[in-house]
Amino acid sequence: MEKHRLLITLFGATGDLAARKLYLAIYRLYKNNYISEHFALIGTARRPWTDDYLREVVLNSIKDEIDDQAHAEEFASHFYYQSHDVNDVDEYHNLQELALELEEMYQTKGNRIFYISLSPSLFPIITQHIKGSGLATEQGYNRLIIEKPFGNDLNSANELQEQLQVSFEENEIYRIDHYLGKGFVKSLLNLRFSNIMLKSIWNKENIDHVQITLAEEVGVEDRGDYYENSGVSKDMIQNHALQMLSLVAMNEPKDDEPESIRQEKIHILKNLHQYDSVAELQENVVRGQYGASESNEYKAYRDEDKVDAESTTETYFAAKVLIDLPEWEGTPFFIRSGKRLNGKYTTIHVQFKATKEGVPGNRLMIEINPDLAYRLYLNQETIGYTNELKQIELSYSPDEKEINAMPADYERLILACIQGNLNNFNHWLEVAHDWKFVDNIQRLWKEAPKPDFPNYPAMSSGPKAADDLINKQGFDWFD
Ligand SMILES: NC(=O)C1=CN([C@@H]2O[C@H](COP(=O)(O)OP(=O)(O)OC[C@H]3O[C@@H](n4cnc5c(N)ncnc54)[C@H](OP(=O)(O)O)[C@@H]3O)[C@@H](O)[C@H]2O)C=CC1
Ligand SMILES: O=C1O[C@H](COP(=O)(O)O)[C@@H](O)[C@H](O)[C@H]1O
Repeated sequence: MEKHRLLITLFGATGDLAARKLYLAIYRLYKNNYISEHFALIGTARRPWTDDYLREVVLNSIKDEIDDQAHAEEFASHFYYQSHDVNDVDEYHNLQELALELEEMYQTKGNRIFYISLSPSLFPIITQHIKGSGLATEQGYNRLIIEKPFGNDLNSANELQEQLQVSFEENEIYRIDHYLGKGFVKSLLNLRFSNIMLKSIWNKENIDHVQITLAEEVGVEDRGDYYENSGVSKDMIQNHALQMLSLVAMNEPKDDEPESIRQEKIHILKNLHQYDSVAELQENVVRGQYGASESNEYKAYRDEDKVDAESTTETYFAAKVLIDLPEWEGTPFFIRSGKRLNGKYTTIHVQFKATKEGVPGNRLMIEINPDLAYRLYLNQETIGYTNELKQIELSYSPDEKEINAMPADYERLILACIQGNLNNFNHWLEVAHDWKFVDNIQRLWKEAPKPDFPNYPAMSSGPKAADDLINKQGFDWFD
């Protein structure tokens, strides 16, 4: 197995994401020998931490997965901390000094990954100084990982992109969408294109409609201030849901190169049908906001911390999406996502057409989260003295051993970046088209009458209007 040589500089090392996900992901890569003696990480943020304190935090983050304490401590010894306000130009020179020292010590060959895990408003200042201060390497590679959200609308995303591209080439920028690191999202293309049975019928002639659901039980937790300016349409639809839709709808790429895959995804996202009036929007899009649960155990969104008592931010979104391309003419893609729903599940259902009246069409269900499974629903003659049909299910779920061996989303994506594989990261144009779709909805919502919120109780299946949206097309939500 190739052991990679690299130095990671993590901006936002004292933050929530680092503690909850990033240290663990990097530890797993260390445990699995992708990185070892030729690896070091500089953690940076304003807090006056020390190397030892950061190492303690790292050990605490990985504690549930340690099976060899000495090995875990050896891992933590590769972590260094430098207090640094990203607005302070001089500090970047100190970072560069430490980077050179560590490069020498760990023989990392000048390969540098800059992971920016802090507020997006600080992305441009950091990238500008990385290049301006000489922190970018001239020997190995420079790769930039940036977290979502990439802007708050198309304008701000454009501005951010312009600032980033002054310092980094498009093929050096790894825009994270952690859903693209989830096992059964990542494997969607292989499922579709390595099975002739699926590949040959995956088209408008045979697919009746598609349902993509990203349901969450959690509320906004302590992120009320962020969520008020985001809502589910920007938090989950603009990125995760549209990315999944593009993977379901895209044509087969000519090869496995990131450029080819991205080109096909862009082709779909660019052609998402844009609702052109409030009436069309209301016909096809439902927004919702949770009220208190029926038992009053869970509070209403408007009573959450840092949320306006009159807030009109949507915590639920469902839409019928069409793709204005001949290859998908007339095939609806239903997408929905919401907080404080009655379960946590991420699923894709592909409903095939019926072969004749009275016989249900076949259906493929892909369970992505929390369980992983493929379920294929077929028609089979009931055994006995009859030729009546019943629906049967053929299913596959990875076993416990496979699940345990499966990399977690961040682990998979950080490894892909280390390997220089851009396949599961978003190209700028994907992000731009995602925003165009969401911006148009936001614009029309502003013209529409004020929503009558709250319109679904916490821990329920969502607003009734979302059922009506799909029922009037002659379908039901499957989950
Ligand atoms: N947390 C999560 O689950 C998810 C987070 N994200 C994204 O990841 C990124 C980080 O999120 P999260 O970890 O939750 O955020 P936090 O608010 O927990 O952390 C922010 C980090 O930024 C540092 N920071 C803030 N200002 C400065 C500054 N001027 N100079 C140097 N460091 C600074 C803070 O450290 P200090 O105060 O010590 O300076 C802290 O380490 C965001 O883009 C977020 O949208 C994406 C998906 C999920
Ligand atoms: O990006 C985000 O995703 C999480 C849901 O991620 P999952 O992996 O737990 O499904 C969501 O809670 C959060 O609001 C959003 O920012």
